[in-house]
Amino acid sequence: MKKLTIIGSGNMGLALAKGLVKSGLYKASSITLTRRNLGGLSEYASQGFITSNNNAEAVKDADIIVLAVLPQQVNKVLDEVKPSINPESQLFTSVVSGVTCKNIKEKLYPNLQVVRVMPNTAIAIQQSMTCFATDNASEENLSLVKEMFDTVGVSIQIQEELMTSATALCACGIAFFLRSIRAASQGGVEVGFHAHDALMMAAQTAKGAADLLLQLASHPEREIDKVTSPKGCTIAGLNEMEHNGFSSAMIKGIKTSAKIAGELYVKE
Ligand SMILES: NC(=O)C1=CN([C@@H]2O[C@H](COP(=O)(O)OP(=O)(O)OC[C@H]3O[C@@H](n4cnc5c(N)ncnc54)[C@H](OP(=O)(O)O)[C@@H]3O)[C@@H](O)[C@H]2O)C=CC1
Ligand SMILES: O=C(O)[C@@H]1CCC=N1
Repeated sequence: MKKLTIIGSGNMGLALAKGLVKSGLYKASSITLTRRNLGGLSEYASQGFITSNNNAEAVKDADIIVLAVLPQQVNKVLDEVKPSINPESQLFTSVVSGVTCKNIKEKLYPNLQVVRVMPNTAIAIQQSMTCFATDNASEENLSLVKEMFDTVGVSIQIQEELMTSATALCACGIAFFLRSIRAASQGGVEVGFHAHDALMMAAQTAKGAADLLLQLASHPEREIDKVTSPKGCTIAGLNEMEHNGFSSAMIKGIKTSAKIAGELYVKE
């Protein structure tokens, strides 16, 4: 079993650690989690994870390193770990938005193999849509990354220039779909359901809609046509939403997130 060190165990780092252990691919004892406030990891230490607030020490024995700090925290962390990194034997992966493989190699070593990965928080329940890209990692290391992220959802390799777009569509996308489910539930309350029932009903309906596309390899408009009876209530509601900019709002939101994702990291 490979040894993994996650530098920056916040929302994303911990979701990844939980998903990998749940999948059975990793034992908690083969994952080291770091953050500055070690107290915030005590729950994870009691579950068998190794925890540390010393990044330089934590990366020494790792086969795979996952960088999961915020973009504005990257430069300091890379300076800290550089003396402990072995570019010949270690694989460096990063989930940080807006930081390229080249940015990391420029800060660490030009021959370090780097894979940039963009998962989403559904990784904690093995349902992530994960995109990854590289400009120098070997096929063997790419297979390793694919195996790792396929156990916690679905992963695809993409061109690196599309990573900020993948961030908007898939990583930020979790929040966009959650907000639409929340909005649907609020509508459900207005038409008569208690809030907790409305939320469960909206979430299960969203899950069914997503599975219609994924399991039947169908297209949204094909499935929508099956719901919209002539002169019916669905088309009335759907058209009302479109008159108010429903599709347009989602498209504009994704474009804005993709733009901002590309501006998050500032090189030193
Ligand atoms: N949240 C998401 O859905 C997704 C996030 N990402 C990317 O993941 C990265 C992390 O995001 P997110 O998890 O949301 O952010 P969080 O703020 O939740 O996590 C960042 C973690 O890094 C730790 N940290 C900060 N500085 C250091 C340091 N010097 N050494 C060790 N740990 C440190 C922080 O803990 P402490 O302050 O205790 O050190 C914190 O727990 C970002 O780059 C983001 O772009 C990518 C995909 C999805
Ligand atoms: O909001 C953010 O910047 C991070 C990256 C993608 C999801 N969360």
